[in-house]
Amino acid sequence: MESFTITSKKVLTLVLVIDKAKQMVLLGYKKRGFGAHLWNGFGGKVEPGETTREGALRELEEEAGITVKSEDFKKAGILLFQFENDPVALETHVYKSYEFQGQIRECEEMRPQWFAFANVPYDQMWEDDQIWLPMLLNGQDPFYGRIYLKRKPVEDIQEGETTAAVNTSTSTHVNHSTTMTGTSFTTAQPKSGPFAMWDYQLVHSLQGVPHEIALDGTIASFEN
Ligand SMILES: Nc1ncnc2c1[nH]c(=O)n2[C@H]1C[C@H](O)[C@@H](COP(=O)(O)OP(=O)(O)OP(=O)(O)O)O1
Repeated sequence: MESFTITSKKVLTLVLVIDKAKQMVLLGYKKRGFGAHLWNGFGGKVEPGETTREGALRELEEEAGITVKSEDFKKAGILLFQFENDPVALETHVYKSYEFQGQIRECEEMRPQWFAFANVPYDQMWEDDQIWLPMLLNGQDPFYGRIYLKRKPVEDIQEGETTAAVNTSTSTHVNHSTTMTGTSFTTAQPKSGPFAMWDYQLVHSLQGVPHEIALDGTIASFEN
C-alpha cells in the first residue's frame, strides 16, 4: 500500500542554462551525493536566510562556475518530489536562463557538459526529467509538478545506484537507504537512479509563477 502523505518539506533549487541559438542545454554529471551518477541541472539545498533565487544562483556558481544576471534568471516552476513512506517532500524551485557569464568549469561534485535538445541523456537522469524538462526546453513554463517516487526493488537496482542512495548524509532520504545497507556495489554506471517514478501530475503553461506549495500538494501562493 503506497503512502505519500507529507508533513514537512525541504526547499531545493534546480537550474537549467540553455543556449537557445544552438538548441543546447547545460547539464552536470553528479559525481557524489544524492542523485550521484545522474545528469541533472545544477542546484541543491537553500541555506538559512537565502531566497530560492539566491540559493539557485549560488549553487550554479559553485557547481558550474558561472553566473547569471538577475534579469536573465527566470523561475520556470516548482516540482514537489514525494517519496513513498517518507513524510518529508522536496519542494524544488526550477530556474532557467538563456544567458550566462564566466567560464564553465568542473568541480568536485559536478561535471558540466552541453547536450543538444535531441540528445539529452534521459536514460541517465532522474526518471521524471523526461516529463518536465522537454516542457521547459520548449518554453511551456511556468509549470507545477508533483512527482511520486518509489524505491526500486533491490533486483532492479543497477551497479552504482546504491551510491546515490547511501551517500545522502544530510539529506532526507537516509531512511530509504537503510534497506540497502549491506549491499555493496563498486562501479558507478547506473541508468536512472535508485528511485522509480510511480506517478506524477504536471500542469504547464500556468498563468502565474508558483511561489510555494502547501503540504496538501496544492499551490499555496504565486509570485508577485
Ligand atoms: N527526482 C528528481 N528529479 C530531478 N532533480 C531532482 C530530483 N530529486 C532531486 O533532489 N533533484 C535535484 C534537486 C537538487 O538540484 C538536487 C539535489 O540537491 P543536493 O545535491 O542534495 O543538494 P546540495 O545542497 O548540493 O547537497 P550537498 O551535497 O551540499 O549536501 O537534485
